[in-house]
Amino acid sequence: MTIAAAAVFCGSRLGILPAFTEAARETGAGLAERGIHLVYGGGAVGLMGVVAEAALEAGGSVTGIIPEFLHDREVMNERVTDLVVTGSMHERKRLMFAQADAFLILPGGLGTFDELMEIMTWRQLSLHDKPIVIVNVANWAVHVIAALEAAIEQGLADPSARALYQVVNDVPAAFDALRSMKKREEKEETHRL
Ligand SMILES: Nc1ncnc2c1ncn2[C@@H]1O[C@H](COP(=O)(O)O)[C@@H](O)[C@H]1O
Repeated sequence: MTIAAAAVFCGSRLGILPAFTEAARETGAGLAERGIHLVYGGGAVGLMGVVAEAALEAGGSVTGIIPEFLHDREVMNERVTDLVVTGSMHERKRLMFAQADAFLILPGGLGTFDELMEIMTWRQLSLHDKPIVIVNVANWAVHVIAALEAAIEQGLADPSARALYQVVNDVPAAFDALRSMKKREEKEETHRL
């Protein structure tokens, strides 16, 4: 599978650690350098704004998808290559999903948790097979991952749920993960032929 576009889910705040902002910047620039189109939530605030600005500064292309009602709250980013204004959160999520070949999850709050959970449950239901990579910068995601492990240990989720996502510690490892997934799939494809 060629990863032509990646969706980045991350916070509408910067959070307290400079490492979060640095990871957002590295992600935006890294996508642009690899010729991967960025799909994101369309705001100019928080880590989401940092990812988009870094991608644009590095010469990348960016689609921002934002519901009309968040125009002021998340400061609709008019600088992106394509700005799509939706009527609802659900429409935003559906379009972000449709336009992305992979998902990178950076530090974020409730909105980011929601996006991560939904994209994982869609994969669990075999609605897609797109890579989901949690970038666990400065261990921001340990409690989310622990919650998933607890559900498995309590028999409330199948152990196969562990294969729905991959956890890496930094942005370069996230790009390596995407590259190795692509290589693995190409190998499997060759074996099938
Ligand atoms: N319920 C939600 N579904 C999808 N996206 C949401 C939801 N609530 C908020 N969001 C968006 O997620 C990003 C990041 O939010 P954080 O809470 O800062 O992680 C933001 O664009 C929200 O609009």
